[in-house]
Amino acid sequence: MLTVEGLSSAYGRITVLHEVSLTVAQGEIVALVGSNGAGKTTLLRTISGVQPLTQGRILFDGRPIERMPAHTRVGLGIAQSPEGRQVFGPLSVEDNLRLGAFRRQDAGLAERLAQAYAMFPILKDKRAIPAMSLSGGQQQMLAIARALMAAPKLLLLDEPSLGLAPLLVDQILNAVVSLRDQGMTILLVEQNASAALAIADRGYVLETGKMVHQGAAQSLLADPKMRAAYLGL
Ligand SMILES: Nc1ncnc2c1ncn2[C@@H]1O[C@H](COP(=O)(O)OP(=O)(O)OP(=O)(O)O)[C@@H](O)[C@H]1O
Repeated sequence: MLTVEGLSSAYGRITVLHEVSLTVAQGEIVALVGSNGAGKTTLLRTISGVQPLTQGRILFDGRPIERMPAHTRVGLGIAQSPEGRQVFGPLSVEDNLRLGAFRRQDAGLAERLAQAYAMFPILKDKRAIPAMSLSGGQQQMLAIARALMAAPKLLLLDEPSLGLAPLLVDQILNAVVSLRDQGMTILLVEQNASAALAIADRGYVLETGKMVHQGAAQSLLADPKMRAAYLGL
C-alpha cells in the first residue's frame, strides 16, 4: 500500500532523514521505533505531506504522492493522528470528530461517528463537552477516532502511548490491534519499542535519520542487539 524509497527530508539546511526506505502492506501494523529525535515524526509528517522531502519517492497504492499537497493525500486515504494529540480544546468531542471527517460530510458520516463511539464508548458519554476537559488517555482516543473519521485506508499514528499510564497504553494498543483485525493498515510510531513491536507485524528502527534495522516484529523483539539497544531488556 505504501512504499517510501530513498526519502530525505530537511529543516532548513539540516538534513534529518537520510535516504530512508520503508514499505507497509495492506492489513499490516508496521512499527517505526527509535530513540528521541531519530526522525520518526518527521517521516510520518513527510508521508502525510505536511513536511516536504528533499529527495526520494512516496508511492501510495502504486502512485507517486510526494508532490501532492497534504489535503489531497487525505482524500486518497492517508490520515495521521499527530503526536501530543492536538485535539481542538475548546470544541466539543463530537465537533472534533466531525472536523476529522474532512470533505466526507456524506451519508456515511453518521455511521462513522457511530463506529468511533463503538470503539471508544467513553467519547460518546462525553460527546458534548470540550475536548480539553478530557483526560490524556481520552484525548488520545479522540485523536485516533478523529483520524478514522476521514475513512482512511492507511492510518499514521504518532506516539499514541506518550504520557499515558500503563493500563491506558494497553487499552490504546488493543484498540490499534482491533483496527488492524477489522482490515485497517497502520504505521505506528513509538518510543515505547517493546509495546509497539509486541502488537506489530513488522518493524523498522530509525537512528539519527537512518534506517538501521528492519524485520518481522517477533525477530526484532528476540534480537539480542535490539534488546540491549532499544528494548531496555
Ligand atoms: N520544526 C523543526 N525545525 C527544526 N528541526 C526540527 C524540527 N522538528 C524536528 N526537528 C529536528 O529533527 C530531528 C528529528 O526530529 P523528530 O521529531 O522527527 O524525531 P522523533 O524521532 O519523532 O523524536 P521524538 O520522539 O522526540 O518526537 C531532531 O533532531 C529534531 O530536533
